Amino acid sequence: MDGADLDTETMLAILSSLLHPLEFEHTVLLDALVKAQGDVELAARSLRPEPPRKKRKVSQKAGLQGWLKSGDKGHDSQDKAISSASANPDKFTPRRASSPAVLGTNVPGGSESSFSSPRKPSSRAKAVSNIEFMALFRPLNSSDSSSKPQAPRHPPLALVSPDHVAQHTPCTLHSSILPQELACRLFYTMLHASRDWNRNKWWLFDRVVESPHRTSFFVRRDISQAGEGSDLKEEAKYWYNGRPTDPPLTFPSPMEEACEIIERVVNEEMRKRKRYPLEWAGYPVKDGEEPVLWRANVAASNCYEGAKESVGFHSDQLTYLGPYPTIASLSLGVSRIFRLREVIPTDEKDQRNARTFNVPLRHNSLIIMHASCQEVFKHCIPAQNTIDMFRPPMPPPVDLAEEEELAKLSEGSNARINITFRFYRPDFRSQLTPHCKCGVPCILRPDMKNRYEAPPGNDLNAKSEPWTSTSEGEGSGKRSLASKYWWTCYAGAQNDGHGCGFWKVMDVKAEGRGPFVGDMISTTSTNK
Ligand SMILES: O=C(O)CCC(=O)C(=O)O
Ligand SMILES: [Fe+2]
Repeated sequence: MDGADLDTETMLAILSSLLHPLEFEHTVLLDALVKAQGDVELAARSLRPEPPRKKRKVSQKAGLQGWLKSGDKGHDSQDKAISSASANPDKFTPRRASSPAVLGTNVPGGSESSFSSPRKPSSRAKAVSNIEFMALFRPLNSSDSSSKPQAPRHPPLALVSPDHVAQHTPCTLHSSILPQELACRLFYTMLHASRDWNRNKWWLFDRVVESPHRTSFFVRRDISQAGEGSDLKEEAKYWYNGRPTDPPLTFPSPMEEACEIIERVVNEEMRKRKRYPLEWAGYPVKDGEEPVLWRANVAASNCYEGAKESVGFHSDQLTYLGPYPTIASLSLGVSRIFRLREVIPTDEKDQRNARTFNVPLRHNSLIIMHASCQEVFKHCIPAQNTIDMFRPPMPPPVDLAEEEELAKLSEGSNARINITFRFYRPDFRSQLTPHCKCGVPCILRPDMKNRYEAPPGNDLNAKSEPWTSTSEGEGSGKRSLASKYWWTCYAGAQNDGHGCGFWKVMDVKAEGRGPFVGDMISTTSTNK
């Protein structure tokens, strides 16, 4: 679900605060957000002028000619006027610019006139050091050696094998998860059903925007273990994008078959991993039984038709999943790129940059987003220029054999079906969600920009996960991982973009939630 992208109020507030003290027109902020596909940080970067460069002995901007003239008095003022070498006409000019001149724009306090004022060419020859000479050939916006060291940047990395995925991300990739026949039957079933799925719509500032893919939501029929005997479908009034959803559909039978297989794999993987204190502690088990750590009781499904359908960078809303959820994501049909990128905490930004990871998700692959993925990473399915058509290796099942549009798929399909199996926690069911002043249930979000030291003795963090200890600059390194979460108003998504701005920090004890893995700390911390 692209929940984290949808909260206009929060995005606007975060973007403005990232840009402080610069101020921008509303429409400028909106355009930047849209261009950045809802990635607030990227939007902020696109709006922020380049930092001012230190004055150099040799003015690069003036180039060779300027250097030849540099014996002139008054050269200093010219340097000032062109101190930012980052001429970028695409950048927006802030209304109150406390900062850097951008070449070619009228900068308050800048001296464009002194820049453009004619100078008498100097004919004097001048001795120049090697350093000065080389500086003339540096790219215009490269930093000089005396400026603050920049955190290294990393080019995007394609992760094609399960080992690589596990090494760099809190995910595991399972390349061929279902029997071929079942994968194919499920693809046909879902593609057929997807004709009735909808594009999500929500308010982004003053516009209604529509998700660039179709989506649907399902509840599992046999959920007796998931809600103390309650009927999740009857009981749950789910809210999405600030409005109640249609009554959810139940899993079609091939989805149920797939879910049983996927559940086993997810539980096996979870048993191998470190657990976080705020993860759900599971249902009680009898002696000798394997604990069931995760039960898929709902599924959200997406259909992307063609290379251009996509979902923007987001982390999934935690409203019903609770903290540190595990989400199992099945891909059927056309292979698409799944992109992951860590959100670097504000206080680490000077030391390291995030890396973008591209994971091709082929037909019948499962990627499990393990605990901490939603707290630490954002993910997306980017639009692509090209895709390879998918030819189902089998004909449609008998119950769909008459469907002409499915029969035609033997020539190739451009569609990808994604099913994310999720566990809606009983202690986060919708009746327990705090409401904002608009009377609408809040959504739950992690504070991705800050990570806190885990309390002593409660340190069941992911230090030993392989992805946290990879090379410098990737993963969150040696830091303890603990997140804070807040409940926020989400009514704005359906109310002309206007919510009440309500937010409060989640307090699991006061809210009576649990049981949590952390409650069992005394018994589990011994197997660290
Ligand atoms: O299509 C995918 O693989 C990702 C979908 C997704 O991120 C979501 O539904 O939240
Ligand atoms: Fe997602």
